[in-house]
Amino acid sequence: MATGAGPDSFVNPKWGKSMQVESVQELALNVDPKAVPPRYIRIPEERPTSSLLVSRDSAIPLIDMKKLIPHREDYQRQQEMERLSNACQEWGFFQIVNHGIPHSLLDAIKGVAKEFFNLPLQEKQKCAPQAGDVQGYGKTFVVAEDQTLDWGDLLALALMPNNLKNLALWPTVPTNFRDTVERYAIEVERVAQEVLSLFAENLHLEAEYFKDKFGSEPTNLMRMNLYPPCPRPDLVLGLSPHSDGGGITLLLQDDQTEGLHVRKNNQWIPVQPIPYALVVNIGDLVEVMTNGRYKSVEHRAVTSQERARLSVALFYSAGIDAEVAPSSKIVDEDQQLLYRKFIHEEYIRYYLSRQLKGKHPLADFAKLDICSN
Ligand SMILES: O=C(O)CCC(=O)C(=O)O
Ligand SMILES: [Fe+2]
Repeated sequence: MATGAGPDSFVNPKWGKSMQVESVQELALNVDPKAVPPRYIRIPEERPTSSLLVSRDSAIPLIDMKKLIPHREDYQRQQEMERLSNACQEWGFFQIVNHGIPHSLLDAIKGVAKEFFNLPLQEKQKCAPQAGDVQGYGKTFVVAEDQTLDWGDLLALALMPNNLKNLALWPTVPTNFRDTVERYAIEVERVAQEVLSLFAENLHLEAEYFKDKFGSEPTNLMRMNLYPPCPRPDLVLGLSPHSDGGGITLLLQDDQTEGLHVRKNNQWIPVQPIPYALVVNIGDLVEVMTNGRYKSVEHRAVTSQERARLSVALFYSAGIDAEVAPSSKIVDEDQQLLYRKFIHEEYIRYYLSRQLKGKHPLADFAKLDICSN
């Protein structure tokens, strides 16, 4: 990830090695309606309609943040805390409403994202990364010539801390892009910290546990995803199955077009858009810090034949040099340590240098071999 000005160790550390590939938006404009280019076609087991079933029998939990206002020691709060605890342990995903982010700001962030993706390719390419950089307009996680590609374009930018922020890659059109994203980042950080302190309360840890462990310079990375309409949504994926590598993710999704699927009990559960709600999911670091009690769960995005879909994900996470380890209090209760400790930057490098593919990064990188006797 290129970094702009900052300490030497962070100047272009080349965390990723993503290759340049064509814009799917451009491709979608010209594609033969009956034929998707072979590089996007999934093997049958990976297609949206095969192997695991898509099930609409259940839905990720919906959490009302208003019911969770601290110091409201009533029964309603207790019930909502239990629902939150269940969401973190059973789903790794939930939606939140009444989070306090003004609706006008949520409209504005989607507005600037749409305006950016609607610019001519040449204009967007002003934000294209240099080789080896994972920030900017284009694609991440493309590591091999023969890799099947996702049907989507993205704009990835570090919002925090300042030494990772590379303003040279930030769009200057629309002109309110920077101001809108910066205002949104502040609100999302506030909500992320509120959610993390609710996690701490549910886990009987100190209220500031995650805040302390994330350190004095937490990271906040943004990914705007645009999935153009696809003539054969049955053959492609918008985003490959993966778990998120950060602490927690707050995702704003399109109101009009469904596309996010969460994996549960070997089924894919579609996440229904709720206007002005945010989807929250546990990332790999919080799974490690909770010694696996809270699950970082696989998810993917599928495409639609009729409509483009937009999503804006903010990955709120620990500082680059933070030490990540399971809480000793939880390990004492569980009596089994499931993950080794590591420095966050080591995991970022590992995660970004691979194809997005299921939950392998965390398991391969930090999971300890447990003997059953
Ligand atoms: O577009 C979506 O709904 C999913 C996005 C996502 O999972 C990601 O950016 O990590
Ligand atoms: Fe994700």
